[in-house]
Amino acid sequence: MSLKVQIQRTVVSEARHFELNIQIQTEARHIALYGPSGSGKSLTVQSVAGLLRPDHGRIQIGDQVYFDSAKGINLKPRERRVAYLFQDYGLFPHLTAAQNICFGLNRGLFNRSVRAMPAAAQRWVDAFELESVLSSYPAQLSGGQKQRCALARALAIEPQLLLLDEPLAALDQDLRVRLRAELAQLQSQIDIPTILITHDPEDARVLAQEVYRIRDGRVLECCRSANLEALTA
Ligand SMILES: Nc1ncnc2c1ncn2[C@@H]1O[C@H](COP(=O)(O)OP(=O)(O)OP(=O)(O)O)[C@@H](O)[C@H]1O
Repeated sequence: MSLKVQIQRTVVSEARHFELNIQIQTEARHIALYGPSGSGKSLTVQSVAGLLRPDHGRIQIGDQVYFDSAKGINLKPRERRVAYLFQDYGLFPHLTAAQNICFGLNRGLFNRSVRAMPAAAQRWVDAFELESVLSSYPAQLSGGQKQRCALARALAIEPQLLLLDEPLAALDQDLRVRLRAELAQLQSQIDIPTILITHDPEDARVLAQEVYRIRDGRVLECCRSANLEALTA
């Protein structure tokens, strides 16, 4: 992916004044934003997704400009075709797996008489072997099935970029190791560029090629994920 992010944003609350000033320029397919809580990782990906408007700067993916303050360009989130996978996967508990997966498509599966799943969703149902759980509700799914469902829903909109916001943080250690390996496997299957947010060096090592260490709203360092140990030492 060719990704250029050059953004500044000041966020002010009663207690704090936080300056985000992020510069990222990369050709790597999978990158990680790695840093402690409150360092500005989420504000960065929210800006890429179009959920937060930077005060100044430019965001470009490939040849598509998402945001350019100088030229007055600010694409809406939907126009950016960015999929966002959250920590808790954000599946709707009252919808079946099938309905969750189709949620972002114009033609959902809410009408029970509509049997056929749209091809853009079916592709991921097949790839992630979800056929047998389509009529189950999230509470009836395993951790891995929930992750695959959420990923299928994110990918059904045919995004050009996938944002993974601490996708493994809520899990206990055993499940985390298993789902990290599963996510790495899925990542190799889907061939879509990803930006991963994490505070876990192992996530960054396994799921990214290039790691941006973020601290106090800035990129402190960037390295190949294989060299992350040197960077964290
Ligand atoms: N809407 C907001 N209003 C005011 N301050 C905010 C707002 N959103 C975030 N902040 C502040 O900006 C800073 C960066 O937040 P951000 O959510 O990007 O951190 P993070 O690196 O993603 O942290 P975590 O790993 O805990 O999710 C924090 O100090 C936070 O308190």
